[in-house]
Amino acid sequence: MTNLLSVRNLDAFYGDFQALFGVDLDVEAGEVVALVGANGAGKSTFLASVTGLLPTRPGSILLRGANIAGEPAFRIARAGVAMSPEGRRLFASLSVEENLRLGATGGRKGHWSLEKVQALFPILKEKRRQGASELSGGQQQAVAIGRALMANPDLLLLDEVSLGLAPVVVRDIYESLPAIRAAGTAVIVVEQDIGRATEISDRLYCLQEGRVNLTGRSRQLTRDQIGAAYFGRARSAA
Ligand SMILES: Nc1ncnc2c1ncn2[C@@H]1O[C@H](COP(=O)(O)OP(=O)(O)OP(=O)(O)O)[C@@H](O)[C@H]1O
Repeated sequence: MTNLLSVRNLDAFYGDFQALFGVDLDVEAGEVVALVGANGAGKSTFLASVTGLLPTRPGSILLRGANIAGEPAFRIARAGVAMSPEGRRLFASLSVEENLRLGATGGRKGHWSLEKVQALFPILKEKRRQGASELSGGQQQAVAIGRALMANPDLLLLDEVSLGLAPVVVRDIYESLPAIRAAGTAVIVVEQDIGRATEISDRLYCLQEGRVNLTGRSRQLTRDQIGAAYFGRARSAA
């Protein structure tokens, strides 16, 4: 079976500086994959490569077997990849509902509609007419995820959902994941919190200085294994 996403031997550069070295990563349809690693390990660079914000070598990123590496970001979005970016990046002067509707401008058909997103995060219906900037951090995060879902992606990328949020709020946000994957949307979650990352994901990849140094089924990896990989004392996983 063809994977939804196959990343093969991905290198990424900022000018002369190489940030990713030969990264291999797979995501199957409906799967939740966690990407962890210390600050500067290359997680955001990986997401920028997949979404087309950073140029990459053709053939290094395949979506349903078709090359998307080197394609412009809007084409990759139309092919079915959407991101909830670090820092949420909402349109502060627009209402919650307007922010959500903007996510649907690519015109992809699928499970997600305004009603379905509001059912997933009921607060977004309650606050639909409020300005996005008036919402709490957790509510803004829900808008950012909802906006990405409105694009009806096959693959949703979540960058640092927990940034600046209380643990209980983060838990509420991640409680949406089973419904998202049940709708057939696969998710890559970039997460600093190792415990949470293993709890919410099927499989996990750890990056260190631009290289994958640990991968495996989340439930089979021990905290020690992940901790060692995270801090650069990698041991091989089963
Ligand atoms: N625009 C840029 N120009 C030059 N170097 C960059 C740029 N963005 C990131 N880097 C470098 O690339 C490497 C990977 O950074 P990246 O932001 O992908 O890491 P990260 O794992 O997402 O870290 P964080 O958790 O801090 O967001 C780092 O060494 C970083 O300094």
